[in-house]
Amino acid sequence: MVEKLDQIEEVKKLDPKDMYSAVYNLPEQIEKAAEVAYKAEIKNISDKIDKVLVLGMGGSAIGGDVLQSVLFKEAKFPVFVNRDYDLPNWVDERTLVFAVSYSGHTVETVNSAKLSYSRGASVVAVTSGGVLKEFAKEKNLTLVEIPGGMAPRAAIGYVTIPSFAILERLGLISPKRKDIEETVSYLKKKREEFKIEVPTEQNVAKKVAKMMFKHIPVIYAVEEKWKVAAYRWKCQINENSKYPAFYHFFPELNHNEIMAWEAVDDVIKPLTLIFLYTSLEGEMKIRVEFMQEKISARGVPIFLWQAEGNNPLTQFFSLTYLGDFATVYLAYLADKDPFSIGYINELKLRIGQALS
Ligand SMILES: O=P(O)(O)OC[C@H]1O[C@H](O)[C@H](O)[C@@H](O)[C@@H]1O
Repeated sequence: MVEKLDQIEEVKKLDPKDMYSAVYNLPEQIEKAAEVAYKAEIKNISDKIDKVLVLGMGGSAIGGDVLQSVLFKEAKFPVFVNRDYDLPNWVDERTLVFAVSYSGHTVETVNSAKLSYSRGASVVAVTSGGVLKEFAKEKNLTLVEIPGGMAPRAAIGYVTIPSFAILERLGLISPKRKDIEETVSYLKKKREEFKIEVPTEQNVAKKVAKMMFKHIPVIYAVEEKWKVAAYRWKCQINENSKYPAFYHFFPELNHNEIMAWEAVDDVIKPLTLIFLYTSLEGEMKIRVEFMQEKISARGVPIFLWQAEGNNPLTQFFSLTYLGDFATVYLAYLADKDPFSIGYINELKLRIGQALS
């Protein structure tokens, strides 16, 4: 029997806006993001920065989480992410703020960017246009203008890479060009394994999609630092595949969520579990093996995915690129368009109408 995902022409009809190509072309997107960000004119940034705040929502905010995780072992300053209309009280003239909105129209981000500016913070806008671009121009702010026309979640390279490049150019972090190049070559290699032309038998992305199909995926990151990768998987499953999904991270989940796996069979049965890890050593190895033993005894399908790469940026993308492909394939299996976001648009419309 021919696998549904191997009937390429048929399943791609479910993807008229071509989310698949956006995923496939991520390496080129990262190259372009770096080109734009290393060239952007730096303006009006204080030389007394002592903390960094990333403003954004959804797919754009995840870029902030990536910055925080990747700089975990490096930055001498705190990196925070804010997903709100409002700002924490500590934002001041020593704060470097990245206002990231792919479209430039997201109200929460635009509002908190304006508030940051009024507090005297140094604001860098990362956007393809919209109100945020206008604001940056009006106030003569540093603007990293990224190409538009994609779904923000597919623009993960555009919304992630600029903050690294700007921090490097300000002398606040070490050079990142080599890490970016390593990431690009990793992704170029992996897409040849995950692409739609590779049949299910040899294609781990299609196999993971099949494992998630008609199940509820739970994604565990084996380190708090990598919860961003588990969250990215969850959001991609939600938005691309129109599926529920949940995530958590070690070691915290061993202090609470572990108990949920003692639930009755009817509750456990629909679940499927994915572990994302960089290495398994010492106490963490015991924790993960314990969970695997208990959960597989309940009949839950389990999949483990290990990061590759010699730097944290490549590690992040190596943990999530598989998920980007697998969630598009899950959409095809579920007969959903991976691009469409019906309820999100309906809600935005309702809020707009209520406020007009
Ligand atoms: O990046 P922005 O244009 O600000 O959009 C932020 C978010 O808006 C919407 O809700 C989209 O569905 C999300 O995928 C997106 O990430």
